[in-house]
Amino acid sequence: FNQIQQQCEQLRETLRYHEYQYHVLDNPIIPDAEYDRMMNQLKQLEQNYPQLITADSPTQRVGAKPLASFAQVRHEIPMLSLDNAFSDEDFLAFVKRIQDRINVDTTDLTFCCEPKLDGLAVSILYVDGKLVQAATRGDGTTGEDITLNIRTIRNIPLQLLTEHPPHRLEVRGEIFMPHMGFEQLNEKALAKGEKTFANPRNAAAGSLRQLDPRITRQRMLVLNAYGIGIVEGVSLPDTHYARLQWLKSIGIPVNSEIQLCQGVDQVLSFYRVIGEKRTQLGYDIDGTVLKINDIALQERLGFISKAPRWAIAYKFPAQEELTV
Ligand SMILES: NC(=O)n1nc(-c2ccco2)nc1N
Repeated sequence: FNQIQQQCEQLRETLRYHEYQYHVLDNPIIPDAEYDRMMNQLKQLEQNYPQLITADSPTQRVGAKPLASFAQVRHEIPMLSLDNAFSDEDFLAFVKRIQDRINVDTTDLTFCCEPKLDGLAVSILYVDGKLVQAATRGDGTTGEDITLNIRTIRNIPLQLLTEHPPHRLEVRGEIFMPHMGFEQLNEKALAKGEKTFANPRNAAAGSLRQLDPRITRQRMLVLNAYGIGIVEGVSLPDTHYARLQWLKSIGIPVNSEIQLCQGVDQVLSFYRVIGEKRTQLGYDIDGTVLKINDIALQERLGFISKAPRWAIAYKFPAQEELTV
């Protein structure tokens, strides 16, 4: 019996490794058929010996039945939205505001420059290396618990790829639907006389707000991480770029277009280059996100609460949107 158990564990390790090579490094080292064969072998063993099934086994991606509704999740660290720039002048004004607060020369400022993915912001919590909860951004303070749907997304690891996982790690990122998945979904919807989605962002949102994970599982969704929220039990690198590389090293997918830029001229050239690449990426972006790379500087600059202190929105409960 424990010989079977060892066989299951061995298969799980191997499958996690190949998922990492394929989804995170974009560098599969075995053919898909070989991966599928091992996955089917593990499914067969777990079917014959259900007591051997573990929650983080690579086979455990699909919830059994639909939820009645989504639970609410309160973000311990608020998920704030970004201020916008619409011209070089706006960006330069942003840099000037930074200079006014901390006297530093613009050529000395290092920015981590990222494509702005046009999907849905999510928060994914790993406890002792295991995926335990995922939530939408919602209003920044409270989101919906979409754990079961997030577990169906193939490039999101159910377990971090490290011997010494942090006690708690909250990964923040964007879930988006590549153009290929969007076209495939709308073709199927048309063929079945169902409603089609206007754009990949709506399709991603609709797919994540599905109460039935079996439907979410059929949608081509991708995570790209762009930050960290809660972190306990590990000391992180002191720059944003190095933190993203660390996330990648433990199995979390990070966008391959992200670059470090030194000074405003390099940042503006990144903005133009990504603008030219935009139609070839295979997924929608609606700009770039330009971040001060040094964490100590980020903390000194802090956040501006965009909400006015003199007004409040008293909202009705969210109405369940039509789910596909
Ligand atoms: N949407 C997107 O691609 N984002 N969003 C952020 C972000 C939002 C708040 C802090 O960082 N970063 C990237 N790349």
